[in-house]
Amino acid sequence: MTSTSPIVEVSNLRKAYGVRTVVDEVSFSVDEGEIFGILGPNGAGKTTTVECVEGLRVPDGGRVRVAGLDPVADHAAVTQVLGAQLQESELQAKLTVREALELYAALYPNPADWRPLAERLGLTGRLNTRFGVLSGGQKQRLFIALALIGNPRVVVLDELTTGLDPRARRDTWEIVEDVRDRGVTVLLVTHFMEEAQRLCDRIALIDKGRITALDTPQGLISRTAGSTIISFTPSAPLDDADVAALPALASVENKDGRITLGGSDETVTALLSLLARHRITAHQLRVTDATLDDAFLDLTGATQ
Ligand SMILES: Nc1ncnc2c1ncn2[C@@H]1O[C@H](COP(=O)(O)OP(=O)(O)OP(=O)(O)O)[C@@H](O)[C@H]1O
Repeated sequence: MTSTSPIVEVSNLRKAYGVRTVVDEVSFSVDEGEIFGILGPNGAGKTTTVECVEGLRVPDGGRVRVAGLDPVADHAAVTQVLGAQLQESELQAKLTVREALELYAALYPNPADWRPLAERLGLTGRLNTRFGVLSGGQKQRLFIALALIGNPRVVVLDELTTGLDPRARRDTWEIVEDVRDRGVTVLLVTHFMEEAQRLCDRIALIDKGRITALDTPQGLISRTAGSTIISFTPSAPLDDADVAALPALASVENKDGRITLGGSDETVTALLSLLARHRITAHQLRVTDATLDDAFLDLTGATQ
């Protein structure tokens, strides 16, 4: 994060399709320079929310501001400060990478020079390649380039890495971090926990149109009961009552003699002394932090 002034402000946003409210009193603000994640299960209202921020949908209630501008009333001005990732269907298969970059640069009064942008995104060797034959990862790089070509202060990336292989996904993450390091604020819609945990400074968890939690990834994880996971195979059976009495214990699982406990640092310390007292060795002892995945399931009760 490079500063703390909000560049995107959403308060009590409401949007319905027909009689169905799909975004319900959503409020959050995004500081300039941060990567802000919107995370939630399918159909939670993530895309609708960011489309209201982009001015592509008219809210039924509430207030949205981007750099102080109303995305609907001041739409032309908002497009100068906000860059949005295109959907695949919006580019013609026959267009080359160079043509797409030139075409989109022509839409802005002060576009970025597309050549260094293409270089940074690893597209220089693909300038004469037609969009239709680019790989998924190359397409995503082009979409990021097109979203950045107007020199925006905020960029909205919606499910950027869906369909990419793990290598291409990681490359894309590095590009997003590079974009942020250059001072561009990123609003990232995703349902990949690992992506949100790695990239986002803060995350709004949306479920059924409502924000259920808003915190840093670590903050969300530490709200989870059992934010420390301890697993081990004891050299001799442990007394169930001794295990149940461990402090801050949130869960116990015994699978074929391998025990997994959800707890806290306190649980680990108490377990180690319990084992020492009974001269039991913990084979293959692993202590790990819970992941955002665990927090997500705990905080939304969602099934992915
Ligand atoms: N144009 C529309 N008309 C009617 N219903 C819509 C429209 N667009 C979205 N919806 C519905 O609104 C709800 C929220 O959709 P939205 O695309 O915002 O969710 P999402 O969280 O982005 O989901 P996903 O992760 O599946 O992309 C869904 O139930 C969806 O079917």
